[in-house]
Amino acid sequence: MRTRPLKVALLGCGVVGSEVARIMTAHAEDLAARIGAPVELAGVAVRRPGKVREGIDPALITTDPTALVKRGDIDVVVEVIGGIEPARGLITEAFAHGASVVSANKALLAKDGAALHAAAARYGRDLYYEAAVAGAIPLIRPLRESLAGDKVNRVLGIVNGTTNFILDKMDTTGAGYQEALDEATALGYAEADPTADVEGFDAAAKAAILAGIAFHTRVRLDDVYREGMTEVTSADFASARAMGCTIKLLAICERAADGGSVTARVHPAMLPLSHPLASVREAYNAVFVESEAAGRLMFYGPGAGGSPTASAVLGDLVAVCRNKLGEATGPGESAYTNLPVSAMGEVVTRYHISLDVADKPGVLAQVATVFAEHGVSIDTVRQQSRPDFQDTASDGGEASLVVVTHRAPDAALSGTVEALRGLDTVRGVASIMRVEGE
Ligand SMILES: NC(=O)C1=CN([C@@H]2O[C@H](COP(=O)(O)OP(=O)(O)OC[C@H]3O[C@@H](n4cnc5c(N)ncnc54)[C@H](OP(=O)(O)O)[C@@H]3O)[C@@H](O)[C@H]2O)C=CC1
Ligand SMILES: N[C@@H](CC=O)C(=O)O
Repeated sequence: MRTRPLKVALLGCGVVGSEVARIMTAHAEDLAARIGAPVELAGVAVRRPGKVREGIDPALITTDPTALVKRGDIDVVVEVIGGIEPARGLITEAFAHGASVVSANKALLAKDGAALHAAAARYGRDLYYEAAVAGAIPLIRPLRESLAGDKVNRVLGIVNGTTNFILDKMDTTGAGYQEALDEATALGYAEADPTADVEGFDAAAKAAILAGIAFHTRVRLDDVYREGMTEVTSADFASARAMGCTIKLLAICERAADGGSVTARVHPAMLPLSHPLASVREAYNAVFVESEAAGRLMFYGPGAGGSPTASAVLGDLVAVCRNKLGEATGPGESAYTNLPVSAMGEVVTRYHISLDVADKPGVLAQVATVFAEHGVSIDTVRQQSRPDFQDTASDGGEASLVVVTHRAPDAALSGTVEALRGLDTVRGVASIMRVEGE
C-alpha cells in the first residue's frame, strides 16, 4: 500500500458533508485498504466557520473554497455545497488544478453536466456523481457500466424521498401536506428550499440525468416535463383507492417505440397497488428499469438523508481514488446518440379525470362525445351524485363524473379537457391525473 495519503477537499459540511467527514474518519483503515492508499481530509469549506462541527479539526475549516481547490496538492474534491454557483466554478477549478471530483449536486449536473464532463475530459479527470440520483442506491454505475451492453427502453422511478414521504403520510395516516413536509425537513430529506422537492424540480433534475445515461443521449433539465405534487388532495387519494391505486410522484424516461426519440417527465400519477413501486414507503426511492436483454430490474433503497447519501459519495471517492492511483480515469460521459427529446404532447399514457357536472339527462353522452371527438377512448366511467351541491341553473343536482381513459397522447387529452371546460354542463374539472403501470 502507498503510504503517502491522497488528499481530499470537502466542499460543504451540512447534512451530507458532515456524514462524509464522519465516515472518512470512522472507516479510515477500511477505506485505505480498499483504495490502496490512505485518504486524508485536507480542508473543509463551509459558509459559517463558527458553527460547531463534531469530529472535524477546526484547523481544517475554511470559508474560502476557491483557495482550497486551487492549492494544487488536492487529489479529490468532494462537492456537497449544492446549487449552481459557486459549485460549478469550484468544480471547474478543481479539474484545472489537478483534482478529480465527486459531487452529489443533481441541480448542477442536470443543468451543466455536458460542460462539466467536457472539462473533466479536457483535463483528464474523473467526475462521479452516484449520490446525485436516488441517494444511496447504486444506479448511475449500473446504468453506465453494468447495462452498457444492453438497450434500456424505459426508466420509471420514485426519485425524491421528500415527496414520497409526504404522499405516503397523506395516504396512510391522513396527515396534512404541511405536517408531513415539516417532518421530512426535520429528518434532513428536503432540500434547503423544499420548493425544489414539492414542485418536482429535484426529481426533474434526476430524470434528466437518468435519461441521459440510460439512453446515451443529452437530456437537459428544460427538456423534462414537470408537475409538482402540491395539488394532490385527500380526494385524489380516495379516487385512487377506489381504483385499487395509490399516488406517487414519478420520474418517467422513455425511448420511443421507433427508437428515434426519447421523453422525460415528472408528475404525480396513480399507480396500481400491485405495481412494485406502489409499496415504496416513506423516504425510500426505487427505480424500475426495462431493458431489451435484461428485462425488468428494480433498484430500491434510501434516497435521501445524510448517511445514505454519504455512502454513495464514499463509493465514488473510493473509485476515483483508485483511478488516481492507477493514473487512469473511469468511464466518462456516454452521450453519443443525440436523440431528440419529444414534447409532453407526444407522450402516450392513461388518464383519470374527475369532473363536476350537472346531474341531468344527456350529460354523460355530451361528455363521451367530447372524448370521442378528440380520439380519446374511454375505459371506465363512474358517476356519483353530490347532494352537497345544488344546481343553480336547472332542475337537477350536481354529480361527480370520473372518467378513466385508455392510452392516448397527452396532446389529445389536453384538447379534450379544454373542450370539456367549454360545456355548460361541466361545472369544473376537479382533477386530472395520469395513470401509470399496467
Ligand atoms: N440531503 C440529502 O438527502 C441529499 C442531498 N443531496 C445533494 O447534496 C448536496 C448537499 O446537500 P445537503 O448536505 O443536504 O446541503 P446542506 O444545506 O445541508 O449543506 C450545504 C453545505 O454547504 C456549505 N456551503 C453553502 N454555501 C457555501 C459556500 N458558498 N461556500 C462554502 N460552503 C458553502 C454550507 O455551509 P454551512 O454549514 O456553514 O451552512 C453547508 O455545510 C446538494 O447538492 C444536494 O442536492 C443529494 C442527495 C441527498
Ligand atoms: N431532497 C432530496 C434529497 C435527495 O436527493 C429528496 O428528498 O430526495
